[in-house]
Amino acid sequence: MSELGTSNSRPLVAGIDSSTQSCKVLVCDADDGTVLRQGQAPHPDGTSCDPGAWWDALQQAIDLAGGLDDVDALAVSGQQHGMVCLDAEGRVIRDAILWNDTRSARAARDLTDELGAKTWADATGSVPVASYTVTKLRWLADNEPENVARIAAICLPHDWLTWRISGATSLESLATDRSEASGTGYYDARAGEYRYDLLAHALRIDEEAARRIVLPRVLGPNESAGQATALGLPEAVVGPGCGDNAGAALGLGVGPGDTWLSLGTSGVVGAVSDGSWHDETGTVSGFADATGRFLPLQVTLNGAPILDRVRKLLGVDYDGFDELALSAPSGAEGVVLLPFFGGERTPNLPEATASLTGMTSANTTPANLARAAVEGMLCLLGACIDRAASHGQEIHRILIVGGGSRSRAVREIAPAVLGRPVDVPPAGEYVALGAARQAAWTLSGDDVPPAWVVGDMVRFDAPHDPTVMERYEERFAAAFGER
Ligand SMILES: Nc1ncnc2c1ncn2[C@@H]1O[C@H](COP(=O)(O)OP(=O)(O)O)[C@@H](O)[C@H]1O
Ligand SMILES: O=C(CO)[C@@H](O)[C@H](O)COP(=O)(O)O
Repeated sequence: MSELGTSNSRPLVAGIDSSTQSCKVLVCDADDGTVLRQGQAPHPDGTSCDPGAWWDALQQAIDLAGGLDDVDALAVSGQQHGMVCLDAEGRVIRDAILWNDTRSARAARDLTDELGAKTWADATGSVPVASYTVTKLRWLADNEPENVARIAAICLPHDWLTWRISGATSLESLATDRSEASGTGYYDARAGEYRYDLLAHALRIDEEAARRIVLPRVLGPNESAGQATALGLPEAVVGPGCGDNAGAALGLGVGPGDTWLSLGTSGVVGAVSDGSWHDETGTVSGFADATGRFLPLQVTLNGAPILDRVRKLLGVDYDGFDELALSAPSGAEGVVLLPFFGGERTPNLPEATASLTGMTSANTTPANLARAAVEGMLCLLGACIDRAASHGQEIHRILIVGGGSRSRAVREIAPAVLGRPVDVPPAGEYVALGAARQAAWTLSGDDVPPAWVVGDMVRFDAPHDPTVMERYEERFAAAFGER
């Protein structure tokens, strides 16, 4: 991928990443993925949100990207799992409850206890955790039954945005793709069908009533979801869209043996696989990807915001934070951050809180606190990488993407903590790029996505310091027990 300031006469496509913290829009050359223009606008903070805010941020991001009048196709990639419930007129019933909202932790436990972890893993690829839509629906049934009675359709953030963009009004026009459906907790990606029995169980209604609820039609990887009529682009084709992690995989063009680490609001350790995953321990989410394959993921509730929290406490900017972290010795002289500021999903500790441990009057310095934040975030993800390897996932190389990968300290410290080199692709918005690549694929109608090439990776390597992970695990076990 390269970036140019000029346009050309070749077809153009747009990729939209409607993610947790912001909406990003890229306009790209459909043939080779060259990024021509881009824009970004913030989303409101918090773990629930009026979907109208995503629409407003999309308009701002499109304006900042210089408009989309010249694009031939577009697609939306979005934060996964958020529960958007619509009434019979297509109105949003209540604020969407997002993936990072843990109010449904109890519902997740109940659903797992009621049917058993194996049943869920076999049926949907994953065992319920508070992030998944199915648990938010159970929470709704238990806390707002009056809203359950009003539900005519259930969709996810990207499905809703795609629907709005198309200008369609009938609920039957709602569309999604396998990657998103696989994160609901009521879709069997192996069979390619919704599990209305599980939806009914979560909502405490009978299966016949569940079948009357409209769920988005699951489109093929390059099947059109309509035209971008509501953006004033009645000729522009809209791709099916996908979940943000499937978007990142498509944007990066990852293949067998590649593991990628995404440091966004969430932390993600992901890979693509030809076969479906059904981990009944609940650690690996057995999602689908955006190309017809599968996407085993481990996702943490805590990602780059770990660094933000400590950086703001120290009163420094990104560069100042990196300098502090890199000036401290490996292991931060014994200071260890257990970074569960927002509870945690992997490991499944929704009620956990963060703690700084091992502080003495000698080692409590800004440099050690910054280093402990970087190391704590990397240890959380390093444990996921170790688990992926122990589940038999081949790891030939590790790529790092997402906002947190812009940190020099993260790039330089990662190999020491993880014990493996890490490859950093050119700075870019890979989720939005994946959506753009999908749009180009939809436009072409070809059997395979266009062969866009990601630019040269920069490899970071450093001597492994296993004591960092060992000490983190010791402190973790002391706080939460062995896992
Ligand atoms: N140079 C940097 N150093 C550390 N963190 C950064 C840097 N630049 C951005 N971030 C962090 O990256 C996060 C946003 O990443 P992004 O991948 O856009 O998230 P999301 O897709 O979840 O909205 C924010 O928490 C932001 O503070
Ligand atoms: O819950 C998941 C995936 O299971 C998250 O990955 C969300 O999809 C949001 O991710 P970011 O905003 O951090 O990219």
